Amino acid sequence: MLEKALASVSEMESAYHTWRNRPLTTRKEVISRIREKLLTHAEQYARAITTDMNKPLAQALAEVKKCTALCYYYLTHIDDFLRPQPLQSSWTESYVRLDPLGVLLAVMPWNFPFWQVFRVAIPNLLLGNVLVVKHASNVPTAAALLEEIFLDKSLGFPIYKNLPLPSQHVEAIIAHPAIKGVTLTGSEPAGRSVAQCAGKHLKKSVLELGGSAAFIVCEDADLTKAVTTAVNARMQNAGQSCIAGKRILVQESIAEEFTAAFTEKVKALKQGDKYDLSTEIGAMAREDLAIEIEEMVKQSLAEGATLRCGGKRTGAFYTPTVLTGVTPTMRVFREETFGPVAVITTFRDFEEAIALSNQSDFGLGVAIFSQNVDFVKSQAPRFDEGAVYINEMLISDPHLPFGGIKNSGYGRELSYFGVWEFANIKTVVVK
Ligand SMILES: O=CCCCC(=O)O
Repeated sequence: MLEKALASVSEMESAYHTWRNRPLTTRKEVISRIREKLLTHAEQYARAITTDMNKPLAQALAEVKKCTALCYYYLTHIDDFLRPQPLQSSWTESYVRLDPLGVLLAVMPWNFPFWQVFRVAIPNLLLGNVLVVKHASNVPTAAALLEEIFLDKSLGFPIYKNLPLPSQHVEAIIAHPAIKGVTLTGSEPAGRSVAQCAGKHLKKSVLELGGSAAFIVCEDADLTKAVTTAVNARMQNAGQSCIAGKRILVQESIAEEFTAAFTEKVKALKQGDKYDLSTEIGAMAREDLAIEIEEMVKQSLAEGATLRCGGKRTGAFYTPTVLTGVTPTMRVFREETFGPVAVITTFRDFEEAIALSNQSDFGLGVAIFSQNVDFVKSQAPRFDEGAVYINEMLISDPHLPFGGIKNSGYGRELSYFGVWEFANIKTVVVK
């Protein structure tokens, strides 16, 4: 299995030398055809996601649609992003151009099996890099389909290879001389191991790891909007998202009103058949993940939290849960709750909200609801995060850089940053 994967990497090295020399117009045509496939076969691809990891079909369709939007974004911006940038210097002429690096390894997660791959693949393919992908083992159908989608018969060579490998072989792939960079979206331990290995072999790395984003609701917030958005921020994808609003911080004066309205909405979420388009929350991706969440909740209840709703598991289904009275010492506050569990903590004033928000080993982003936008903007530098969203939940958008600090990783995806991370930023000087 490993030998075959290493041979694929070598094959991709020769593909790279051809691909990088194709004009940008050709690379754009290929990406346009990939986008067309997404549009034509959206239902088939969404069903594969749903089958593999239990995401309700409506949300899987939205995921595929978001990939088409990403393709469109890069197709319309790549000429600008790759245009050489003149820089002032003492020489006759000097500029910076972006060239590709080579074959990249992408280690991808199961929670957004298409979206995570597309946001790495599209900017890098347009730049001229090619990819080998080690996808999560619980999304094999999606992983195989992705390879098919990226195979453009008119090229006569692949630009994307799926490597169905166990994690222990990742180091051998990183060590292959053709691999010039590695990107991982996944857990903190997986990130540490890949970063260590990439460092040992002097390969550039980008890491998108966990998050425990605060969702702050100030007493002057539009409460209806804050409640509706908080439900979505916490329960999307059955809570299995790095950017989910995992710690809801509510100002004391409105805490009961917020909690009552929030709990009502959480209880009303329709959980059930993943193929039913009206299902709002599905089972978790695997039963062991639901068991882990169940344990975290039990422990936090023993530590003094109060259960407002949910807290029941049947197989991989975990009922949407709300916990109040959560304090920073409790497990559900300290660790990433990767499941449909909302934890509510109160704060007295904005100073305390900042302190609580920053009291996390993660730093992916924070969402803050308040009508005093100027004040919140003035406080943005004080949040130790990769993103501050005001009156909106954390959401990835092709136009904007995405990534974290602290144990949430390093590097950025999307926007023009997604093109720069694995580019050879080449200085050209003429005298
Ligand atoms: O676990 C991280 C998922 C990011 C999801 C998104 O980009 O919306």
